[in-house]
Amino acid sequence: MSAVATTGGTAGGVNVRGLRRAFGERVVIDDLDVQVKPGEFVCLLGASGCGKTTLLRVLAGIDRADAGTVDAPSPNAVVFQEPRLLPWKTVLDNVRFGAESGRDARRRALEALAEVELAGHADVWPMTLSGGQAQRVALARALVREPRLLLLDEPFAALDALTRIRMQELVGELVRRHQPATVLVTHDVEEAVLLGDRVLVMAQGRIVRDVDASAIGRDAASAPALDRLRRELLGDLGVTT
Ligand SMILES: Nc1ncnc2c1ncn2[C@@H]1O[C@H](COP(=O)(O)OP(=O)(O)OP(=O)(O)O)[C@@H](O)[C@H]1O
Repeated sequence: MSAVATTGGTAGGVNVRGLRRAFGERVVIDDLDVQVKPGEFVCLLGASGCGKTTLLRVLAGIDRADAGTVDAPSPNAVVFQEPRLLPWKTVLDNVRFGAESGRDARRRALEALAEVELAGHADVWPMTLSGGQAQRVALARALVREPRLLLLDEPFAALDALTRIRMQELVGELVRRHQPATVLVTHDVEEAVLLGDRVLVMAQGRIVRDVDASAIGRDAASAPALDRLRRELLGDLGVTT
């Protein structure tokens, strides 16, 4: 078994080598390698239960590696499928909760709220928000940390179709502006192809496909190339079209 090393605070991107994570007899991640460059947006696809969330948790430092090396920049921020807001705190205080305390905390929280187009909602209670608004607050709470690594675990899965499209655009824009290394876990091939500079497929505890999608445009002329990629990825996931 190789030495386990989890380091934070590196200037670079994510560098994972030989990662192993098991729960009892069940080996979920087995000799997995993955790299994500600073500013790169990587989407991670894989069948349910293949270990995507486990990988994200290890990258976030919430879960440990049993073997291998995990080099991940800090600070990191995680956005989950549910917004996980504290109901007894206002929207602004929920966002501030993500930040280091300090004189600038309030100003930075207000800026983050403005970035997710919720500047007018600073003083309201989370229970008065729609699902999409609540998820934007969760995004603001992540942004206020100025993460060098942004980890998104199916953040749009619970949203209606229209809200989902708007959120995808917003996240794409925010990542382009702030340039964290970003890993988005999704079940949605369409979403992965739309947002990812790279699309990874995870199976049998490893990354079994690593596709560079950055050269493919998202305009009408690129539709055939995008469709080919979509079909290939669906094939990897065992879906025939
Ligand atoms: N803390 C834990 N204790 C025991 N087993 C766990 C634990 N966390 C995850 N597992 C198991 O590890 C496997 C991978 O889980 P994980 O949540 O990483 O998969 P996933 O690919 O994110 O799935 P989904 O797409 O359904 O969210 C599952 O079999 C799960 O039951």
